[in-house]
Amino acid sequence: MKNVDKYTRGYFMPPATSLKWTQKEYIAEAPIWCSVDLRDGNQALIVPMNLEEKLEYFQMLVEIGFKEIEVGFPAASETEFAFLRTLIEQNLIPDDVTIQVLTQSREHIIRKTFQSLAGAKKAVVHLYNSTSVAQREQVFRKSKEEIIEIALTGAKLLKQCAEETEGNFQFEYSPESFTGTEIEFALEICNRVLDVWQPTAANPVIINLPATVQMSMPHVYASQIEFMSENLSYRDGVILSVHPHNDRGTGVADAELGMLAGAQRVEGTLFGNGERTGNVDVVTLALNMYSHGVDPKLNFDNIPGIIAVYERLTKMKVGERQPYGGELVFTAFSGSHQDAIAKGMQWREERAGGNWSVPYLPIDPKDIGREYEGDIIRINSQSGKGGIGYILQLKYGLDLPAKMREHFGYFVKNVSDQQQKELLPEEIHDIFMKQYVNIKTPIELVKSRFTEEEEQDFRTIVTIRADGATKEITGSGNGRLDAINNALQTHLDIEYSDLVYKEHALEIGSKSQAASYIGITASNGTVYWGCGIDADIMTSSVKALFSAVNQMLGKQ
Ligand SMILES: CC(=O)SCCNC(=O)CCNC(=O)[C@H](O)C(C)(C)COP(=O)(O)OP(=O)(O)OC[C@H]1O[C@@H](n2cnc3c(N)ncnc32)[C@H](O)[C@@H]1OP(=O)(O)O
Ligand SMILES: CC(C)C(=O)C(=O)O
Ligand SMILES: [Mg+2]
Repeated sequence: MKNVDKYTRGYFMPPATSLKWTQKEYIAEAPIWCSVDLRDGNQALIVPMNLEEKLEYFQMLVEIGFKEIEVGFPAASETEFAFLRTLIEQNLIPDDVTIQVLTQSREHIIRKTFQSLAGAKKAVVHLYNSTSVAQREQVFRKSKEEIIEIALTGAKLLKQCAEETEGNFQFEYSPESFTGTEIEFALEICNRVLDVWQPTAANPVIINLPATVQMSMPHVYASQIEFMSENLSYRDGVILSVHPHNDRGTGVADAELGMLAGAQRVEGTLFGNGERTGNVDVVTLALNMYSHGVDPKLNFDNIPGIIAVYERLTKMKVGERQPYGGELVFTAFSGSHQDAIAKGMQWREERAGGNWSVPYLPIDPKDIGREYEGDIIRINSQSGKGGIGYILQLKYGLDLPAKMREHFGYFVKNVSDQQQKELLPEEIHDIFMKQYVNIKTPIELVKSRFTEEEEQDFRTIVTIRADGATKEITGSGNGRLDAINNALQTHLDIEYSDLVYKEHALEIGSKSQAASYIGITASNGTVYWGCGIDADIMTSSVKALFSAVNQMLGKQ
């Protein structure tokens, strides 16, 4: 890239950290979650949500289980203000949910924010100002001390307004653009704000350290969080919060490592909506935890339902590859993945559960409202017998012999390859029915009768139709199928051997029917397969044999 010299690393590594977070393996406990969908998410939409849409979204967040929800920036617009007033006046905030509002450190904005909160039982008031080198120099053109002054003026005014307003208010401070701020300066400004608020363990405040713009790899952010966690004053009175964005695509890593490094709270949005590349995706964070056996304390057991509401209200799309939520994230098209999934599911069924360990599926899709059928295995030219057989079995109850699965698998993938398209389960079933089941040409089974002359000495009279003429053929053998085999081979003057046979009751769809599968090997080694489906199990076997023989006759 020709302009690489234009860039340099703009973040600040802490002078010394204990790096204790590197010794921690996983997140053992859910953090305090704060949804910022209705503020950071909303401010990034092409058309921000209207009042009704915000109310419906709020309701969804409550149902998911968020106990802290940043509902907006009430001084930003009439809609934002009206939304807050509606929540308060219509008593729509459950007692166990705390709303949060954002304000710049400017007097008229802070005062308007408190006006919007009149009558609220409790709320978090979130104050921010920018602290990075770039913002100080280019946007504010102020010295460090002057930037601290902005924060302190706001912090004092929050305290004063809270005293003047009825209600229970908690404070939050964000050194916005934290990731581009010298770490010692970030610490200093936070500690100066804390000196104003004088938090205690009983009355804690939130210090939120945003990756407003991601500037480093996640281990650097984690080291910054750890440095702040270890050096903040009033640490017992501070709830340390992270607020990662996703510019470098590592929002989730920032939040996870940030938690290992001491963060107790995470601000993020559903599916990562938010400024530019978005905020950290809370769905991914929560379900990552879930996949480790840790209860995330958020309920995502109906992801499709949540996506439908999210897409309708935000007009955003959840991408097909979005972790957990995306349409294709539990889907295998490729043969070896399908084979492993089908076998893993079978293994699980045989053992009646246990810890989830099905290959290629980090969690059970059913746990979040996804279906096995149509969701985990889809068929195209990359697919194999395992997946194709799995679909026939799962959706239609057809449990083919292994070798027949292979034969059918190649047949189906060729169809997909030639047509250059995915094949739906109905199309696969159609192909199977047309190709193998109850085949009647060139010879049609009209009926078959058996007598058992002696033990293991069966006679059969089979009525067949060929070329429009009906006739009877006879044969004998040590079983019914053997008798018919002999009748067919003698009458048609064909030879085959190595009969593969399998049968089972059909438990899906046409119940009280049986399916039989037969494979016959011609003298040149070619194997022909047939399937018979009938209410009578013997008739299903005879039909399977006729289907296989017809395949053979058709290919001669
Ligand atoms: C990283 C984040 O997501 S931060 C949140 C960002 N969200 C939003 O901005 C959405 C809502 N905002 C708005 O609707 C508007 O910006 C308002 C109503 C808050 C303010 O509007 P306005 O006063 O018209 O304009 P604007 O936001 O551009 O104000 C810029 C001024 O505020 C100052 N300013 C910006 N942020 C802050 C802050 N946090 N604290 C103190 N001053 C600030 C700027 O330096 C600038 O000062 P200047 O007038 O001396 O040049
Ligand atoms: C207001 C702050 C917390 C913010 O949204 C950010 O820095 O990204
Ligand atoms: Mg943000």
